[in-house]
Amino acid sequence: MQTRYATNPEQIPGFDTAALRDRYLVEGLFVDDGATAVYTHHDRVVLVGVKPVSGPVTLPPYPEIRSDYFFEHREAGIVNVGGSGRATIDGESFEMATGSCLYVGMGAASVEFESDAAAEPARLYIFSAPAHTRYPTTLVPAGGGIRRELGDPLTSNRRTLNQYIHENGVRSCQVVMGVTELHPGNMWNTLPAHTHDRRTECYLYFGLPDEARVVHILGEPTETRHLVVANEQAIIAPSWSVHSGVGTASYSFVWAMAGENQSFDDMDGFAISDMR
Ligand SMILES: O=C(O)C(=O)C[C@H](O)C(=O)CO
Ligand SMILES: [Zn+2]
Repeated sequence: MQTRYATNPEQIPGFDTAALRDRYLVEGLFVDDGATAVYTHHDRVVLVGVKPVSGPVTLPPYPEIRSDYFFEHREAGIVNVGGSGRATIDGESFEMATGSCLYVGMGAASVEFESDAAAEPARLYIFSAPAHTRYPTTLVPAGGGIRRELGDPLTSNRRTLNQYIHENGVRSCQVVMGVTELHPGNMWNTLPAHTHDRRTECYLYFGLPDEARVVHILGEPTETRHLVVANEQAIIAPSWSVHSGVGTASYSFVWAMAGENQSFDDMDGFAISDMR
């Protein structure tokens, strides 16, 4: 597991492109038959990418979280951005079709993932945060949560936002998770851009053609920087950072948050004309 310590907005002007990428961009999450993990000290979120190809992959008890098993004092939301597969949690099997979201509650001792077909492997994106109690492990089919239609094709940001794990749906201690799909020909996500000083948020971009990129905006609204992001790479947005972007093709992204509260609409928006 890679560890990344928390950063401060005052550091941003001193970071060059490589330093920004080292701190906020997560690359190489999906390795054949691997479980690749990054621990950020921002709200103690752990991101894991699992790609079972030749057989099942078990989620290991990483030493950095000092527990006998991964979910001893954690919970997670998991979205499958690859081919169909399944998660087996303490012997119970959950079929994970492409785009489905599984909430795994604290206490799950044995967690294993498998693909239906090696030729089209599942790619399980896991967003985990510390938990204080156990909520039931629950599967949500793709498109099965609350749907919000946002944006306008005239401003190239028409998108469908699906809320899967949230305070009025599948319950959790901290994790709030969903998937936003840009409609064909729409390139901008999350306008107006916002911060939520009470939560860290991570985006995993997916469904982006190999040769396309998302230019992702981060930093305080009046001191922004950008990162050029490829398919199936993730961004860590600390509580003080905006998170918005424009693609050279349309795409989807898994968004997930943890921190002080779970109120989706607790966000401070910024008009693009006020951003720098
Ligand atoms: O399309 C959007 O707008 C989003 O997906 C916004 C994210 O859900 C988000 O940043 C929530 O805080
Ligand atoms: Zn946000």
